[in-house]
Amino acid sequence: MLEIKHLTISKQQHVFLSVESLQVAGGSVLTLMGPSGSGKSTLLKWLLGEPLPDFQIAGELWLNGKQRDQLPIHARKIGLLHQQGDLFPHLRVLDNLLFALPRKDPRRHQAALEALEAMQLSDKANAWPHQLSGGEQARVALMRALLAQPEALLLDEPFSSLDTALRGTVREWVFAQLKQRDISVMLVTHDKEDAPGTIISMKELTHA
Ligand SMILES: Nc1ncnc2c1ncn2[C@@H]1O[C@H](COP(=O)(O)OP(=O)(O)OP(=O)(O)O)[C@@H](O)[C@H]1O
Repeated sequence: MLEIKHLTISKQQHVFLSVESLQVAGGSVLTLMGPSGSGKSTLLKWLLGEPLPDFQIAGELWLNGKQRDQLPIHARKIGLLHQQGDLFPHLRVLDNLLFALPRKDPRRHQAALEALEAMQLSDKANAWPHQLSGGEQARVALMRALLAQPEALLLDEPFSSLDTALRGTVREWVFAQLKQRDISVMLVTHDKEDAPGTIISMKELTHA
């Protein structure tokens, strides 16, 4: 369960975004929708733990019973997935996956190969990202995010670069993977069709 409590984000002493209480259960998806500039990225950055020096922030972030808002980015166990451009272009597919796994883990190579097998992409281990189709890139990017074993995942327009035919298939696959692992998901999208569960309009949270 991901929980935001008593969050206010202010800009120049003016409250810009506030969330009294918001919960996302493990395995479910909460979708944020709103126009450009309504604060979606700002909220995702705060959840991730990225610095927001131009804002004043108060509030708590809890994940699976532990408070995380004071933890540094790498200790929060929150992953981010955006458009397919996510993969490192200068690393082959297998190396992209290895990047998510701790160097000390003696099973990391095996784990990356198993992930490729689960995605039916074993034959692409040595391919460069640009040699994959959009759907294949999206699957590798998700798998890389999952190998880092996040407890929550933020999806920022993750399907927007896929064509309509592929989009539905990849979307179903992604949400099934996340549900299976009990991960709390926050999704930002401009397309209602992408949203599998509850939708929150940024209008309810912002006071611009
Ligand atoms: N570093 C910053 N310093 C000051 N203001 C900022 C900063 N970053 C964003 N803002 C402002 O905060 C508001 C929210 O921006 P944000 O990027 O969160 O919107 P968004 O909903 O993600 O928009 P988009 O859909 O275009 O990505 C905007 O008014 C923006 O101009």
